[in-house]
Amino acid sequence: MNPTAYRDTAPTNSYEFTSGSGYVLPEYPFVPPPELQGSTVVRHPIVIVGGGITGLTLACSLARLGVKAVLIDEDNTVGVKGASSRGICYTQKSLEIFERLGIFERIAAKGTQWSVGRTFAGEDEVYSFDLRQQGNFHLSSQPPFINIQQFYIEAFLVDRIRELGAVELRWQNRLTAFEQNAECATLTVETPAGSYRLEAEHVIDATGSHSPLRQWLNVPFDSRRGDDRWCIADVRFSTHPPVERHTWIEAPFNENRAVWQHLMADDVWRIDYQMAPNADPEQVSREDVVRERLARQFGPDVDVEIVWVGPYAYRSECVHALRHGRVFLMGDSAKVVSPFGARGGNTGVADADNLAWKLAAVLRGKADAALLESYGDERLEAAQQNVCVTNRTARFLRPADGAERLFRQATIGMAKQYPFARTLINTGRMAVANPYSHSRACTYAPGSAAGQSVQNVAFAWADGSQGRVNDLLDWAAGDLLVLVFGDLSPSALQRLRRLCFDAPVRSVQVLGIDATAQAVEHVRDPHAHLQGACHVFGHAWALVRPDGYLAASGETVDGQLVAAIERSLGLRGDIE
Ligand SMILES: O=C(O)CCc1cccc(O)c1
Repeated sequence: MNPTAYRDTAPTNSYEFTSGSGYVLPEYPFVPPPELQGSTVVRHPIVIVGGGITGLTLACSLARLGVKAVLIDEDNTVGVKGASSRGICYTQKSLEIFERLGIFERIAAKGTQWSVGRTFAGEDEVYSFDLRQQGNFHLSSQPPFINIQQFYIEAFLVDRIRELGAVELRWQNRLTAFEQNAECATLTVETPAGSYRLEAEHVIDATGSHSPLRQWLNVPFDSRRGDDRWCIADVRFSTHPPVERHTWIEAPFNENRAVWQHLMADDVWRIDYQMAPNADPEQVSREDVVRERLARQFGPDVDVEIVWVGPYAYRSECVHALRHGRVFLMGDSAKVVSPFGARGGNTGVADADNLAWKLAAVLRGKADAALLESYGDERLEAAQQNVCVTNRTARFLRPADGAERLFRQATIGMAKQYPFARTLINTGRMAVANPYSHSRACTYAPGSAAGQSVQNVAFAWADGSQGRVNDLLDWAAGDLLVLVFGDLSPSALQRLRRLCFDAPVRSVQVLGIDATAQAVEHVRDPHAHLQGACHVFGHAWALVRPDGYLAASGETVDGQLVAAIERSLGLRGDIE
């Protein structure tokens, strides 16, 4: 163990060193890129830099839409060699995205589903939730959460990209220099077989929290760092704690500091222990110290195998803009958050899903290049929300002396007795699909839920078999989807046909169980789940985007629908 390395990396989310047997990661071969053979510099429509969960999700989304791209990654594996898994909890929205990409079944087979969370202060349970009993979580085909080590998802994405084609994955290709002008971006890349240059129309920075692109481009950002220190123990037990998210604000077995406990794949438990401020990383991660802590928590006879153990610290960061010329920042390149609430990796997945369909539509000539600006409107808002929410949690877990600490003590005291105080207990607000409240690509008419996510709920196809929102998005193949609920007049039907002919739009009539269909393409919504997912009531239309977000909704098939479609394709800049 090297404490200097820790000090260098302490204010990051990185889990930098390890004891225990660690994780075995897949390795991918280095294939000399064609550019090394010839002297001509090839121009690619999209170059993705970074093969973490965000870059690979984007690559897979593009591959699914048949859009050519090159992804370069400096390593020859997924995950981070010698480190723990970073992300561990995947939200329903991320799982819905992974279902569209064709890897959900693999994730579900490997990972662990959970929906119950409990928070303790000392011996008392002071807060709990069951997501299956909350809101509409139970209506999606995907569960509220699956826990799985991040590198498994990354490896499934690599396999899927290889199945789909279109995107070239270049391992051991490290970006060493970058420049851009009005014509294109030029990237210099180092490989074990030498250096080469390639040109790109669009560059995606998915390199993470140490982004070199961000430094070269001098990207302004806000940053906060504290003295809170944690130690991760990824362990395997012979006896099992309950498969629930357990958090302690004050754990008697951890000197009244916080503890986190989650089950992941392979029967491995992630247990995070809050340490004394500025604790010595070497001491807190020593195997005997970790074992002693585990024995205090689970009893002296606990039989555990240590898979990985290491200290970490975190900072929060958020850039001011997601686009810098031809470069789009995604995932941890755009913002860095503490892990509480699982808002890091899940945001990166949503960033990728947001940008993929827009790039595809622009490159296929189906949308105006201005649509790409809406990526910043939407995903910067999401990044800022996530930074704000996680900072609040971080302050609850490590309050400043004075009013903050007093507030926390009062909250804990009251929560033990009074239910109303329990919602003030903040050990992480679990990640959700962030809503977009001021995007130039959404139409915010009164009463419309534009900018909200549409859940992957079930409906019945015309033949009675069951379908899902993701099936409709698949069928739309990257085009916009207009769902029209209820009867259609002959003139409305005519207008819809015309729209589908003239614009990258597919439309479906959605009917109750017995109603007569006017459109050939129709489905049935016997329990009004589809209607609920689109946030509309009665006779209405809903304009759903390829990323499963509602772009607009309205009542009659008229000029407003046409205008909303234009706005969703970047053809109108004004925000309504
Ligand atoms: O349960 C959560 O809040 C997200 C998962 C998490 C939280 C804190 C540390 C960590 O390693 C995972």
